[in-house]
Amino acid sequence: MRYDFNTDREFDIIAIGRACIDLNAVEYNRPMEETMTFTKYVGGSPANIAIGCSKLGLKAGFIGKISDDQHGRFIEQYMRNVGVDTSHMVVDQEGHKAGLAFTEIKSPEDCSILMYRENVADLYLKPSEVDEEYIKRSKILLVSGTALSKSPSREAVLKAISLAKKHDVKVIFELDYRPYTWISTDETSVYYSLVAEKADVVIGTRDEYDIMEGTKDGKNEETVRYLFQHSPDLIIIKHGVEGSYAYAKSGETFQANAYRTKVLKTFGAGDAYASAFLYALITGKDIETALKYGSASAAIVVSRHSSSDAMPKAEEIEQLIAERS
Ligand SMILES: Nc1ncnc2c1ncn2[C@@H]1O[C@H](COP(=O)(O)OP(=O)(O)O)[C@@H](O)[C@H]1O
Ligand SMILES: O=C(O)C[C@@H](O)[C@H](O)C(=O)COP(=O)(O)O
Repeated sequence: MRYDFNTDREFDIIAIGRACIDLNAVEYNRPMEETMTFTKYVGGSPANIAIGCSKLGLKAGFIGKISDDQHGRFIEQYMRNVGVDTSHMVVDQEGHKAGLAFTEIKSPEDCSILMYRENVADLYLKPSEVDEEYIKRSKILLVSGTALSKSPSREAVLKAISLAKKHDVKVIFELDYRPYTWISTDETSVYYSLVAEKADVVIGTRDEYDIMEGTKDGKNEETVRYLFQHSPDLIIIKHGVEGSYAYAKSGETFQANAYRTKVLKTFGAGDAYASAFLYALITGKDIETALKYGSASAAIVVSRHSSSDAMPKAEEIEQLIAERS
């Protein structure tokens, strides 16, 4: 089964949300207290997804606010150099800073992220900085859940979603739950439900759907039953190394296993998965194949040091799928 997009659009995907900095431990397999050096990469889930899509050959754009300093300029230049259209990245004029994510790699199974996200520029994106003419040029608007965590970014994203729906741009909602940006899980649940009900495709981990539904140990069947009463017609539920499922409103269900690999760190999997899954859908592959693309891309990225720079080319994904089939 294939998923249809508007074919007459210049952009394949425009992502909205944060573009930040990742500082990944160079000396890994130890606690951060003992880590003295870090490598700088562009980070932030929607930026990673835009970068991943661009490296796969899609035409990607980005809407977001970056700091007016060295970090903001690094982010814009890196994204532009990998082919992402940065013409709608707004430079903050109010002294807000780039978000920083220090990653701790204690072992391949035990990774965590220490985030510095006080007054970060990305959450100050205003509705007036979201351009209708830009959004209507895309097949997809990719929305990151974290961008809903505070005003005015929340309203900017809600405006972008309304514009996307007005112009038949598919809204893909990546739940991207980061607890520290929210006041409470009740607040998250309200905004996640609101946006998931309006989206065309929802992508998240089982745990993230549980936050949305205000439940624990939720069942995929119940999530799907709830969301199919609303706008979504495709729902992706990821279960980490246990693999992932796609549920289509037509009633079909698809499943993919994770690809075993030599894991360096666990983060980056979700963003790699989303970019390759969307790449496959946009290039006309069926949903089952798209799940394999997502899983293969994730396996490649967890074996590498970064989440953005590590995003693979299509040939690398195809080679891994071919080797394992
Ligand atoms: N350790 C791993 N080895 C190989 N693939 C993995 C690993 N962890 C996750 N993946 C792949 O990445 C996908 C997304 O991972 P998941 O952990 O669910 O997302 P997130 O990074 O958003 O929390 C999984 O469905 C799986 O295919
Ligand atoms: O999303 C962030 O702000 C941090 C990311 O850049 C970081 O690399 C990461 O956590 C990605 O992990 P994922 O959500 O598992 O793909």
